[in-house]
Amino acid sequence: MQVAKVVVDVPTNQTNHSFDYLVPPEMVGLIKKGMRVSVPFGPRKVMGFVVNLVAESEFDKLRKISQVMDMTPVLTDELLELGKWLAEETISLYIQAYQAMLPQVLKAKYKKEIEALTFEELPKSLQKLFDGRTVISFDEFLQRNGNYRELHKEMKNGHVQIHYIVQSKETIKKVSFIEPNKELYLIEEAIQDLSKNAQKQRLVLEYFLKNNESVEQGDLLRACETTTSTIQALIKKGLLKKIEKKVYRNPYQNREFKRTKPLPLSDQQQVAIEPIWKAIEKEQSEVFLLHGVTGSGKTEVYLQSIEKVLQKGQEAIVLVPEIALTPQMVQRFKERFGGEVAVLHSALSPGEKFDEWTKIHKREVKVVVGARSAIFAPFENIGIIIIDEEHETSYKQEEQPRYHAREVAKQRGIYHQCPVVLGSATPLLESYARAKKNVYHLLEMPDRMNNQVMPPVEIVDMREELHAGNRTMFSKRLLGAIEERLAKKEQVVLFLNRRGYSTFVMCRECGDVVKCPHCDIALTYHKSNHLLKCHYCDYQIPMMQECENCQSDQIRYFGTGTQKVEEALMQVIPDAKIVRMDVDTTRRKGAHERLLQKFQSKEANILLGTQMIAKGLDFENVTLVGVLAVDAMLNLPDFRASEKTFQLLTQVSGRAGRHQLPGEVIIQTYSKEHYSIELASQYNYTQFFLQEMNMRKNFHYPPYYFLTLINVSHPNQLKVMEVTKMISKLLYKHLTNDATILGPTPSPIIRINNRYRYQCMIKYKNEPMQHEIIRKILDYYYEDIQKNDLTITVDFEPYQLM
Ligand SMILES: Nc1ncnc2c1ncn2[C@@H]1O[C@H](COP(=O)(O)OP(=O)(O)OP(=O)(O)O)[C@@H](O)[C@H]1O
Ligand SMILES: [Zn+2]
Ligand SMILES: [Zn+2]
Repeated sequence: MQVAKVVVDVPTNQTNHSFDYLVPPEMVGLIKKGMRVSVPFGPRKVMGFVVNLVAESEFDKLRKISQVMDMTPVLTDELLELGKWLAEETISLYIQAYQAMLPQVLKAKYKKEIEALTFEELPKSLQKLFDGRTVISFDEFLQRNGNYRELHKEMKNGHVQIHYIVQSKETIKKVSFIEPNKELYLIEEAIQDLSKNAQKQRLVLEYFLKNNESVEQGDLLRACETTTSTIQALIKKGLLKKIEKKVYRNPYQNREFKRTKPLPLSDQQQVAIEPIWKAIEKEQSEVFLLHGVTGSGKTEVYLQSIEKVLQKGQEAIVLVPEIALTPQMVQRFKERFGGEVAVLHSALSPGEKFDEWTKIHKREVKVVVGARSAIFAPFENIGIIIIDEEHETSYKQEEQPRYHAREVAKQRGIYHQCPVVLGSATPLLESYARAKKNVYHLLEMPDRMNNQVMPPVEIVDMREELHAGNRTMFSKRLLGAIEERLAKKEQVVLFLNRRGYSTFVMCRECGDVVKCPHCDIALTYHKSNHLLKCHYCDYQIPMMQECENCQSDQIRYFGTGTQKVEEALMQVIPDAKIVRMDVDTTRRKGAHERLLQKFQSKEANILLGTQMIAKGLDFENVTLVGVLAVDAMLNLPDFRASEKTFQLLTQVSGRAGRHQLPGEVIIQTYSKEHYSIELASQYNYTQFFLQEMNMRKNFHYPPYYFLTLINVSHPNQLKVMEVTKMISKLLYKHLTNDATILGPTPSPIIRINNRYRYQCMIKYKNEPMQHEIIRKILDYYYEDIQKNDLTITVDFEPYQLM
């Protein structure tokens, strides 16, 4: 007897364990651990993952596996274990963890079909629906307004049967190829025999005399300038044949990649890469933090580390933030490693993603470059994992399972005994602190390539502009600088921060922002009751009429969109040829690449955009970078606001003067004195680190303390408040005295989609029982969650505090 332990696609707490199924004799040997199967579950059929195969079961009446859905396992033994770990760490369901590791198309699609077991005895209306067929889909039954009661009755009578079918959504792309069906001399003879009018047929046959191999039908039609009917005629005569071939969708087709060779490393690159090479050779699981300023040549260090790994016959995973996964970035990897590279990012269609994943699964590639989920690439012999821009928050998944790719990378690094390299010009404070404590191996690259200087940064005080009577969003200094560059036929990058919400209130006269005295977080303005609230603790005060600092009445919200900036810019600079990049202009497929191309080819002279343009771009002709409104980010209700501002300013500034032409950066702000702006303008990460660490220590934030954020939402506000209060109480009672529980407090965005949102936050140093306590709390609310539309989300080490 063979028994399969199966985790089923029924995402509930009660089903969050494996179920035993009998492997029918004909499937023994075919079914392997890590494959998807279809199994009966109650009256239905569902998809499931085989997580183990054993010889017997403690249950006696086992149901049989209905179908095998894969030819080879989609999850390796390592990934099965990893999924288990992932689910437990993030308090998610096993099925959620496994599905998060696979491309979307491998999720099951469920179909219901109705089979008629008799015709004669069916009522007329059903007969009409079946219309002579024995099987129709349930969808069709619904669409054509079938009578449900009648169907039910016939089911009971045993006249019809319902089938549940589990399908994969995967699709294989097929393309028609044409090739000769006869020896070439016979084709030659056939040409002689063709009638005079059959010019096109002659052309096609002659094509095969010249190129005796199969050719894609489309290409053939183009080459011979003919239509399918010509080919059909030749196929009919038995001269040609058509075959269907499975092909990969290629999102990068029609692009030739010139191969590049490794560059001779600079001294600082050499020093940085040696320890990584050593860890690769010795197969050591070690975490490196590569701290290198923008333009220091981190990417070349990645490339040459990967090369070492490939020489050993091993594989490499490279994570790049979604936003930086630009054609430019992909190109650098494809140029170096050619066909060995698969690319995984969200702009690909589900089919394209599946094809890229298949190349990895079949070991047709050795390097994957991708966004967060590429960390689960099903390689079995990983030699290095690289996370570029490791401080980026997009590495954290913001839905279940709420994992951080860095933690998954470390886990896989231990399994494969290979180095993990975290790279950044502005490492996350937590990472740098770990490196300082020798938990990570710190590698520093403080200089730009070829000793180019960092572009000088000038800070423009927008309060002074206001005093001087300039009420527009462009300072005189910035406007003058733009005009100057355009006159010299150079290019400008303008950055507008839009990630902020316009919920903080600032005095335009003196730049003062009201903060919570307990949390050092900007207070959030609540329009409905004119209150300013702290969303970490419970502090609140009424909205003031005038600035407490300078008594001015110029106190207002903050926030402008890119489109408004574009319009304003066109008015003041008629010469401007602007490329605007934001979520609106890049939604369409390929838009991203097209817009950048327009800027690259100098068809446009100003690139205006949001976060999207802050990373990874490398344009020779850009000599000026302008930052329009940095304050929105600085005043987010987030304890990382200063850090994020520092990171962003450093990244944006890094876009200027990367090549021959010297660059310059202008930052407009109302908070000139803020340390993160001042230190970013001096490129002083070390000082920023020290100062920010001090703040974190005083206010009990990471890396001195860990955070857990619990979010509750429900359509009824009273209900949300009551539940959140109860959760806080339970936490207070069961956690140690060293833990602090903040809240309950309304979330910064208190209502989304007619659901009220409240939260509480745990600050702690060491709470070994935390997971278990929270699990119990979730169990306690299980009924409410299942039946009463209550949602409770738990986020360990949260990055999104909205
Ligand atoms: N060893 C080298 N010899 C010559 N040129 C190099 C070398 N290493 C890197 N470069 C070039 O220097 C420039 C900056 O390098 P790269 O883009 O790798 O820096 P980076 O640290 O990744 O920058 P960022 O963090 O801004 O993305 C690139 O144009 C790159 O081709
Ligand atoms: Zn003021
Ligand atoms: Zn507070």
